[in-house]
Amino acid sequence: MSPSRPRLLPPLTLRLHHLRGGATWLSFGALLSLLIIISVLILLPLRAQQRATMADLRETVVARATLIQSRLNEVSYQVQIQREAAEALLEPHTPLPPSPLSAYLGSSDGAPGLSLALVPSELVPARVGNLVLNASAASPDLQRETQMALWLFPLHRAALRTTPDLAWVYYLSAGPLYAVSPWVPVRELHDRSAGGQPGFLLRPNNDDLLTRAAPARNPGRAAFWTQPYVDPASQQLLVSHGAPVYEGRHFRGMVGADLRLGFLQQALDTRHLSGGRLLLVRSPTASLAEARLIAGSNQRINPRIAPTLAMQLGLNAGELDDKLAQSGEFRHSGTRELIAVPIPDAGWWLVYEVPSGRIMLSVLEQLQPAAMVVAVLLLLLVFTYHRLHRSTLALQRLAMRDPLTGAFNRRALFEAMERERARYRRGGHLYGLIMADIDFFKQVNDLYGHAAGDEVLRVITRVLQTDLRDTDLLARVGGEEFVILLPHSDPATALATAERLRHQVEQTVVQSGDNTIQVTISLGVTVPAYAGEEIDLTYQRADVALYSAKFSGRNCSKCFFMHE
Ligand SMILES: Nc1nc2c(ncn2[C@@H]2O[C@H](COP(=O)(O)OP(=O)(O)OP(=O)(O)O)[C@@H](O)[C@H]2O)c(=O)[nH]1
Repeated sequence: MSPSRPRLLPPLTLRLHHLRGGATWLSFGALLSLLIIISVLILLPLRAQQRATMADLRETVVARATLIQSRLNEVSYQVQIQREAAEALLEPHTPLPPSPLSAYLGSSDGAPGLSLALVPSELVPARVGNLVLNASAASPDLQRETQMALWLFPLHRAALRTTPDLAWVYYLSAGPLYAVSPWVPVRELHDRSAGGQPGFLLRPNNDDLLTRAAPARNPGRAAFWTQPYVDPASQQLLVSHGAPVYEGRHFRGMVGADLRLGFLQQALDTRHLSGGRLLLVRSPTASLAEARLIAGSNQRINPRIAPTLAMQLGLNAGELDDKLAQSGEFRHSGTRELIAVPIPDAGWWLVYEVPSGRIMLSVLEQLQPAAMVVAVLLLLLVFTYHRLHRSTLALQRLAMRDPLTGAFNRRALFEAMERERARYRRGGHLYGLIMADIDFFKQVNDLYGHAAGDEVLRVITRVLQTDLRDTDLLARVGGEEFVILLPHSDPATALATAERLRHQVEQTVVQSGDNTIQVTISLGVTVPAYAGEEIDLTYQRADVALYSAKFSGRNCSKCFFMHE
């Protein structure tokens, strides 16, 4: 530096620090883009697969409901045949030939009334059903009805053979007549606890069946399903399907069939159901809120105390009803999924319940191969990002350093000065600034060559750096010019530091090839005049102080303090 050449800082250079953090923003942007790409890569297939899984499950539930419905249809069909046959046999004004079985009607073995218990044993195969007539003397009407019932037995046999899971097929008269297949000893048809008295047939819901069939309750003569009940003879769960029988306009009774609900096990099997469970419910009003449990996967239900669906699921009845009945699907706070499929004939619903987490698990299982690809991609992206980040940091570091000496450069100095200035303005501490310039450096170059000059620059940098605190910042701002930023320093400390540095350099001997070189430095010292002073002004004051040191003969430190 020449003393006759006072300098002003190029303002553009000073503003370089505004570029600070550009690389960081770039990395952040890259990371954000990666996250968005990854989210899209993961979330889109996940959502699509989740929807597909739910659609598959719904199809499975519908298939199970159809299976149940088809078994119910078989029973309806059989009952319909019975009813048509009964009404054809009872066609008014049509004579009814006596059944061959009528020859064996008589008092049964100790039980009251008439029955078929007297059929000889060699004819037992023909004795497909039992007929209980709780009257010793029959009116012509009752005799006609009895003949009709006897003629129904072959149809009973056909129904029992073709429709598995039928427990009973019967004609239940509004009068004192009951014809039921298959044949059992007549005693078993009576309620022993009631002393085998007439009218106390074992089946508990006969009265209810007749009430449902009778015109008062069923003017449309519709076939109907009852609620499930436990058969006292077999202790199995049965459900009855009945249809009224009329002779012309005169209500006679009903035909019916009882279906064992054991067949539901197959329909309620939880395989291929993603760990969910199936509940079969019956609703008297088509409202799911009132629906009661008939059967459930892995669950034995006592129909006498069957809980409501809402209770079983621990849900609010109204909420359950509205959402599930309308859409057939229900998502409860994202914790579980419900699918309900109606089985309209019997007033049943097949309800599937599964925790949402299980669906997600099976979705992940299905997406496993794709997930592996995404995971590999993810790893690659993370790896690439890591490399990019490291390169960016390395570039950032390089961009802050002077390549020859490794000291910070002008840009790094200005950023640090801005930080110190802001800190001082916020109530922090004063900072000091020292500008140092090697004296007569041109002569070093001229005498020993440029390479030796470079070596001198490197050694002096090392010497200065060694003598500074970790928090101080040494920057090379020109050919042989250095600036030292001293955070948390008052004027006296700054001046003392400058003198110490000057002394260290003075003591230093630089060996370059065969040459032994010694240099001195001149230093200008300053501190900000006030908190918030622009760094350009502080810098310029240090420059003026340095100029003064040069002017004073070099190898000395000069201060320019305007500190309040
Ligand atoms: N070897 C070497 N020389 C440099 C480098 N940068 C600048 N110089 C030289 O440093 C010298 C600076 O000379 P001047 O500005 O006249 O200052 P001076 O000779 O040190 O004199 P005063 O500062 O007035 O004591 C010039 O000869 C530049 O060529 C560098 O990176 N390496």
